[in-house]
Amino acid sequence: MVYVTKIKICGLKRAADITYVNLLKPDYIGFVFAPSGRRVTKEDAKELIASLDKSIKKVGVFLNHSVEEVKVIAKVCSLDILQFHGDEDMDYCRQFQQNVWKSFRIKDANSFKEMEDYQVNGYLLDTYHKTQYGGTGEAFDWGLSSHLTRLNRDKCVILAGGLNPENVKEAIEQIQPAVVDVSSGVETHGYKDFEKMKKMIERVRKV
Ligand SMILES: O=C(O)c1ccccc1NCC(=O)[C@H](O)[C@H](O)COP(=O)(O)O
Repeated sequence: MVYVTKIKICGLKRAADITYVNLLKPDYIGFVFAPSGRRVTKEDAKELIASLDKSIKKVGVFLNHSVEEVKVIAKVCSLDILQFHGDEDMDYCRQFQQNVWKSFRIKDANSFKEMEDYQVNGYLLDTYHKTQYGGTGEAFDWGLSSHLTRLNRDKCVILAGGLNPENVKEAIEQIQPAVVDVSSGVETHGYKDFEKMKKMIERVRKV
């Protein structure tokens, strides 16, 4: 089976991370502006982006920010895609020029229903966690994707949550997402790991 799954590596924060992605060329990278150990300021992100390969698309990760705040960060950092991880509703999502990916935290079959209220460019499925809104390093039950197929056949799905080089092939075969999104699974001691990122990208592109 041939898939054309794209890959996003999220949570870049060091100059070394930019050097790595410039060599490995994932399709997307993410900067986290939400509260997190991976959080960067707009000034940090702007500086990192200055040396980023132009072929790589820049995603900003937000969590219940004000519309104005998102607009300022998107402009300063020339973001291509805005990824919303909180309680942002459709009225909020339609206020931006950039493409929007909305995150849905998957817990059970009912978790997919919320997707019907949105018309966005991407539907990001991430793992439900009591206290964390993303970057958990935990996968949800991919068996639940049968509900996704039934309800949302034509949507652009971004699969996130606990992906790593060892499980990504199975995840792609089971869910066939447009994009896979990884953070914890390509880190060692909280920092992006070149070898893990390389392995991840090789696995995704060889499925
Ligand atoms: O990465 C974070 O720390 C984070 C914090 C708050 C909201 C979103 C966050 N990350 C969003 C992402 O796009 C991650 O790549 C995605 O949640 C997957 O993370 P992981 O399970 O660690 O691969």
